[in-house]
Amino acid sequence: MEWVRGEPIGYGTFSTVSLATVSNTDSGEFPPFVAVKSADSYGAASLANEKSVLDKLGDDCNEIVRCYGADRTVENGEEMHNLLLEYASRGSLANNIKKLNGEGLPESTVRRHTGSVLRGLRHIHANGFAHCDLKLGNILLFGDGSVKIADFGLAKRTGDVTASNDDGLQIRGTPLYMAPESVNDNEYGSEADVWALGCAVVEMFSGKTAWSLKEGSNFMSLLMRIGVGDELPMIPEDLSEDGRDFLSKCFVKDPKKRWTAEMLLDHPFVAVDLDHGDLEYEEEEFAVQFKTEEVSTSPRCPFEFPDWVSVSSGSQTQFDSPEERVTSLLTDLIPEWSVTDNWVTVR
Ligand SMILES: Nc1ncnc2c1ncn2[C@@H]1O[C@H](COP(=O)(O)OP(=O)(O)OP(=O)(O)O)[C@@H](O)[C@H]1O
Repeated sequence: MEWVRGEPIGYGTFSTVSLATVSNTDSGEFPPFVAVKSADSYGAASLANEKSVLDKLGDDCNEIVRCYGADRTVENGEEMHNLLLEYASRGSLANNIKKLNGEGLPESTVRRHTGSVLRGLRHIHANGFAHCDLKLGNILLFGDGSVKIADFGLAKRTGDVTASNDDGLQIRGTPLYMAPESVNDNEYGSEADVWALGCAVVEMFSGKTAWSLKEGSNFMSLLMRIGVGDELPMIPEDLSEDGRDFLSKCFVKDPKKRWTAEMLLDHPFVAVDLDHGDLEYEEEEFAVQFKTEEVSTSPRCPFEFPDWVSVSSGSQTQFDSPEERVTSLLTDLIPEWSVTDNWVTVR
């Protein structure tokens, strides 16, 4: 594909995403615009993983963003690795919800988006992968109001072990969306994606994160709440009974008892046929046109908790309980937020 880079439209941990125009569209194989996700050598592995997973998932699921290929360019003397992706003209759901100033989306829109994400997840899981970073920033909104799952940089084969429990806490993705088994046992399987979907549904509907962050709370206290005890993420009271029941199936602490994406697709919250007239009305209400000059950035404030690819404490200690394990991570030392060979964090 021949393409020309245009304006940046988003920034991630390792990459910049730009709008690009495609010059060879005559064959009809490529659309006139694509999103080009670019990284230097530091982010190349994440891009390569994303391409490999997207290639294996194929093009036959409408709820997963399409990949048109990859290439390399030299820009300002630096080699850039590029991934050519289907362009979502209305950006991520995170950007769109932010513009609603603390309000959420109408429930019927949330139901429709949830059904789409579930179909995407079913396809990912049926092909033996877990996304591992599902969040509103990675659900993209298209001009026709449809949504697709994007950002497979952290996706992995479900059987693959990411780290043993003895390796300390490993964080993939966003702590606010982390499942209890990921906090307690470093488990990142398809079940963890379903937990994250529940967090995304709460945020779509309420405009607020599923875990309320109390004053003075910090990253470790959030992990304690997720991993230890019976507390669950917030289930909005003004959500319908079907919606609350749906969330109660996502927020099951034991991953073996949590519903799968396949099971959730039959839940009345998403299985009902929505009245098309209502949808058109809501789409008009919610037509926040994506503007390329409004470049999205990943969160930088501590309470928005940036994404980590992997944080390993390096501890070899065995713990008897999750509580003991998470408590052991508390420290008075000031962390050195720098990048070394083994630590890949920080924005
Ligand atoms: N295909 C696309 N079409 C339109 N906008 C996109 C597309 N892909 C990404 N973006 C925008 O760029 C942002 C960053 O992209 P993405 O999340 O894929 O990068 P990343 O480096 O993997 O980020 P993260 O820090 O979330 O891991 C997204 O939140 C979104 O706003």
